[in-house]
Amino acid sequence: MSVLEAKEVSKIYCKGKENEVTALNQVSLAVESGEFISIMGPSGSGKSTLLHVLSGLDTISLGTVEINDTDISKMGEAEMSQFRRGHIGYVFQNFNLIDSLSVHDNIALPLALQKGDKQAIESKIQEYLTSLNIASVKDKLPNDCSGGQCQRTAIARALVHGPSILFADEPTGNLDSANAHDVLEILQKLNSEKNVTIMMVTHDSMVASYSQKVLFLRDGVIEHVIEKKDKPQTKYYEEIASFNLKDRIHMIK
Ligand SMILES: Nc1ncnc2c1ncn2[C@@H]1O[C@H](COP(=O)(O)OP(=O)(O)OP(=O)(O)O)[C@@H](O)[C@H]1O
Repeated sequence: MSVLEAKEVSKIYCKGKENEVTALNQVSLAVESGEFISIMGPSGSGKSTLLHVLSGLDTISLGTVEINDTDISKMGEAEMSQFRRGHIGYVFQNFNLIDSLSVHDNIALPLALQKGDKQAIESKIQEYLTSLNIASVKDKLPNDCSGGQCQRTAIARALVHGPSILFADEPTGNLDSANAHDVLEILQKLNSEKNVTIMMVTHDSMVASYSQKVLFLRDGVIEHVIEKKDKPQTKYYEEIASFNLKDRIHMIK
């Protein structure tokens, strides 16, 4: 079952002006439930733009984007924010936590508007504090936590309301390698054990090797796809890194 379906999506910035840029050029893709997909490509290839338009953070110029069979491309701002609150989780490179709120209260934020049983809400928060291994820092402020703990808090906050898909824009970009590894293992576990559907932007082949499929963008077009299938992660990593390298060398010529 497709969670997301994009058909011939184009994004043109500054249309009609002399600085007009076609950031996405008729991109079509489908994301099935339970997939973990990475988006790679050179700087300016359209990775962030793709994540922004698929998640409804930005509008598209042409085409359609459907999430759970709902066309989000024609939605107005208010309808879109409501839809995003129910269906979409988003993790940013710089965590975007609220500094004055504890880890617990940051995770509780998306549930603040939900009516429902207080105890059920609290047990949902506890479930994420435990599964993302941040129960011991639940009362701490983000500034008193490590980068890895902050990103795990951001992931918990993005998932606690049960979205259909999690978007992650360079989620390990601000982390050292130990914390990055930790966060990637958590994303992999959420995907394999809880069937969380993930779409992640990265420029790092090692990071991409934690996903099941890599889409390579160039000049706003998907130019290549590599799938993990049953390859060992090291072999998959070599394949991603080697394509990435060839792609960069091609740019020098
Ligand atoms: N708000 C904007 N206004 C005008 N042009 C933009 C805007 N955002 C992005 N662009 C342009 O669209 C193209 C794609 O940008 P985008 O940021 O999506 O690429 P990217 O692959 O994420 O790059 P990077 O790896 O450097 O973050 C680039 O040419 C960029 O300059």
